[in-house]
Amino acid sequence: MTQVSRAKLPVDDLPESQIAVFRDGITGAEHAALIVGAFGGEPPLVRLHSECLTGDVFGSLKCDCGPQLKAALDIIGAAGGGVLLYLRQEGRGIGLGNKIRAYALQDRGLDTVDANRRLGFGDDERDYGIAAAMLRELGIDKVRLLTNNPNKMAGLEGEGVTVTERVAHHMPTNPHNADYIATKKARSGHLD
Ligand SMILES: Nc1nc2c(ncn2[C@@H]2O[C@H](COP(=O)(O)OP(=O)(O)OP(=O)(O)O)[C@@H](O)[C@H]2O)c(=O)[nH]1
Ligand SMILES: [Zn+2]
Repeated sequence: MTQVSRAKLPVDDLPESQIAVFRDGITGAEHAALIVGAFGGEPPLVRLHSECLTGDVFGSLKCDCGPQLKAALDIIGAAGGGVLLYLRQEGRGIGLGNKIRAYALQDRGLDTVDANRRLGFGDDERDYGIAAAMLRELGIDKVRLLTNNPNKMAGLEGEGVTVTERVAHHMPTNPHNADYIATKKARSGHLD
C-alpha cells in the first residue's frame, strides 16, 4: 500500500482539507483519505466509510450510507478536524455487480446476510488492514472511531491502531432500510 498523491481539496462547509490517495498494490484499488482541518492533542475523530455507489451518489433509501457519509463530515467539521477514509469496499467487499445481485434476492424476501450467503460470499468480506496502513502513513496510531460496527474496531486494533473511543453513528431509519438496519443489529453484531 503506497501513497500515490496528495493535494488541497476545498469542500463545502468544511475547514481547510486535503485529499490523499493510496493504492493497494495487490488489488490495484485506489482508496482516499479526506484529511479535514487540524487535529493534535487528543486522538482524531476518524470515520471508515465503505463505498456505496447507490447510497453515496444516488441517494438510495435501501441503506443508511448516504446520510452516514454526510453526517460523518458534518461531525468531523464541527470538531475542527479529523479524517474520513473512503474505502473502495463496495457492497461490504463483494463489488457493485454482486451487491445488486444481492438486492435482487432481497426483492424476493432474503435479508442482507442470507442474500450474501446464497451468492457464495461471507456475511462481510471487508478487511481493515488497508485502513490501518493508510492511518499509519498519515501518522495516526490512535483514533476516536465513528461507528456502530465492532468489526471495524477489532479490525483496526488487530492491525495496531488503538481505538480510544467509539462514537456511535446512528441515522434515522426510513421504511426502505428499517429491515436492513435491524438485520445489522440482529445478525451482524452492530452496537446501539
Ligand atoms: N453485500 C451487501 N452490501 C451492502 C448492502 N447494503 C449496503 N451494503 C454495503 O455495506 C457497506 C456499508 O456497511 P454497513 O455494514 O452498512 O455499515 P458499516 O459501515 O460497516 O458500519 P458503521 O460503521 O456502523 O456504519 C457499503 O459498502 C455498502 O455498499 C447489502 O444489502 N448487501
Ligand atoms: Zn449503502
